[in-house]
Amino acid sequence: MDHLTDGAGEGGAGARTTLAALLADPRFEVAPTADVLDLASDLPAGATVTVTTTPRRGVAATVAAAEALAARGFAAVPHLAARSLRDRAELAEHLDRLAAAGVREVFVVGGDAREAAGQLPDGLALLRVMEELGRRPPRVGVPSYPDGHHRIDDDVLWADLRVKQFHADYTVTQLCFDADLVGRFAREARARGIDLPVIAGVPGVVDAARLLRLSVRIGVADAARFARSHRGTAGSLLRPGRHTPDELVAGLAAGAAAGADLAGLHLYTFNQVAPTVRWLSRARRAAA
Ligand SMILES: NC(=O)C1=CN([C@@H]2O[C@H](COP(=O)(O)OP(=O)(O)OC[C@H]3O[C@@H](n4cnc5c(N)ncnc54)[C@H](O)[C@@H]3O)[C@@H](O)[C@H]2O)C=CC1
Ligand SMILES: Nc1nc(=O)c2c([nH]1)NC[C@@H]1CN(c3ccc(C(=O)N[C@@H](CCC(=O)O)C(=O)O)cc3)CN21
Repeated sequence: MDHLTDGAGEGGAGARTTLAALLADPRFEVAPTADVLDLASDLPAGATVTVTTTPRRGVAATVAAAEALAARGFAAVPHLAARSLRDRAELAEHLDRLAAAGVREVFVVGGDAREAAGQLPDGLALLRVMEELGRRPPRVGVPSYPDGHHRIDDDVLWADLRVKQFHADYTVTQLCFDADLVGRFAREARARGIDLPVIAGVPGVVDAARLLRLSVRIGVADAARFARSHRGTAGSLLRPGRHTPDELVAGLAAGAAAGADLAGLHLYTFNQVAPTVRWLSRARRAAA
């Protein structure tokens, strides 16, 4: 599913068709905590499950979790963080283990480590080395930033994505609470000659206090505060209780029906898997 809008006209009916398509087969992101297999038992059989890398746990924990998820029949997608890897040999080892486990896709990020641990300074370096090693998995994703990045200039982000597109198969947008920004990003990517399918990254059903705390950690706190102050786009965000992505996803569907080229949905579950899966079932019924 590369284009959700095929056959969907503009306006309400198109947005509805697109909403159903968006909700049809989302990816689920989890962190590689000790209970990750228990959490995954709430996911649909065979779902695509992406596994984050944190500087604290390192890439090995992510690879081990991906192996275990693949053994349970999930389409596991480990995040490989360039700055958390020591050298090419360590990368080769991880890629061999993943291939042996039947993992066919990875998501390549620079990583949140302030300094590179070794020879790989950023995502592009990792992409190139995977190819030089002859160990590129069949499918590779990279992140992108509709709301900008708190430490990286927009010009650098766009220039990088332009080059990365020749090494990647799709991009997932960073956590962003404004559907219009995501739609605008998809249009601007096309205008800049970037043809990668754009998968919209949205938060799952997450306790609001937890969502704010994690937004601070990953550098999107300003966006989270902005969302709170603007009812309409993501008005439920950070009010006491739970954030649900209904408004955000409806906004994305409307944008896609009006021409923004979105290829699917990536749910940042922050390990709140069960409530996110329950929300998805409910949202699908409402959109059918
Ligand atoms: N969007 C997402 O889903 C995810 C994003 N991230 C984080 O987003 C950040 C960027 O990752 P990628 O997009 O893979 O970028 P990247 O590592 O490929 O870097 C993109 C460009 O920005 C430069 N750069 C990187 N960090 C910088 C810094 N602190 N200051 C100035 N320039 C810098 C790089 O040299 C490169 O030219 C990282 O912190 C990464 O961990 C991590 C996981 C998931
Ligand atoms: N800069 C950046 N780094 C990331 O790692 C990242 C992004 N952006 N954007 C989107 C997602 C969100 N990410 C996250 C962040 C935290 C948890 C999380 O659940 N953290 C747990 C602890 C996990 C652990 O113990 O390893 C927590 O309670 O903080 C999950 C995914 C990963 N991704």
